[in-house]
Amino acid sequence: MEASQPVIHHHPSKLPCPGPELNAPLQEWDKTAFSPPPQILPFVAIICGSGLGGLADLLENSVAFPYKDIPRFPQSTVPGHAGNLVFGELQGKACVCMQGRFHYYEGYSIAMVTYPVRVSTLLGVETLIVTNAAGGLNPKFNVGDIMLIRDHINMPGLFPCMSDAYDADLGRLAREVAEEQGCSSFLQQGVYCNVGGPAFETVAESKILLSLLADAVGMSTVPEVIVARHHGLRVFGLSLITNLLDSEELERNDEGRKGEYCSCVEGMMGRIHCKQNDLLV
Ligand SMILES: O=P(O)(O)O[C@H]1O[C@H](CO)[C@@H](O)[C@H]1O
Ligand SMILES: Nc1nc2[nH]cnc2c(=O)[nH]1
Repeated sequence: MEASQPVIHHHPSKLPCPGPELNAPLQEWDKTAFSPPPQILPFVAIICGSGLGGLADLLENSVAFPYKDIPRFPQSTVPGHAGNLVFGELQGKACVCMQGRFHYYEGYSIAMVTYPVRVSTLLGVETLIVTNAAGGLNPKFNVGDIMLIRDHINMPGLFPCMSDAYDADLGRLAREVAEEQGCSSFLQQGVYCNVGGPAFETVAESKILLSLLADAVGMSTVPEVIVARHHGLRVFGLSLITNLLDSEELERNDEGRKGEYCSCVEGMMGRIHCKQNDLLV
């Protein structure tokens, strides 16, 4: 190895622990105050982005817990985030779906934004699927495209090592599923940039982000991914491009291809197996 090459750590379990403030809420988690249905042991958690919570309606044998009934859980304040933790089965696979996520711009600390990810690890989750609504920066993108998140840019900071945050096998699987479902023509792949929000970018800001090689921009996802990787979860992410940032006039379409996005996640669930078994590819 050349002296100038960075040292890359590949084992999340060996990465440094987050600060005590990040651990605090989890230590307070009262396991007796909230019990998921015993017959559903989720090994996948899905975080639904803005307007994308309809996915939870596809779960079978589902049981929903409003966030307001879960002790110490943050509350959803943003439109398009219903605020339910839904347990159920998708394609026969046990999962837990967050119908609503938390954002830093809502006033939550990053510890609280990522709290549900760490709670999900207590429930036995080993794979995290993150989804979001994002603005397209890449000039080849169209509104309604679905972007497979290949990497991210996290403006606020970096830790632990994120060189392999998004699971390559799950990415391959997603492309196969998209091909089978006739979605390849609008499946993009790219880098998601997390900004603080809540305002969308100015034209000048969009140009800066594009020059940093970001393909899409949003106000979420990355903190959840960092915490999930810190816990050793596999991560897979999709962005639904709801608008483009290539002109001063913002054209927004939140409906986009929600149906296709749900089918892609469903298709993925059909092919993901828990750790004892290998991925079916
Ligand atoms: O990232 P999700 O939760 O999908 O939400 C996205 O949509 C909201 C903007 O409409 C922002 O919060 C942005 O981050
Ligand atoms: N920051 C940001 N978040 C978004 N979420 C959906 N679209 C956008 C966007 O254009 N910019």
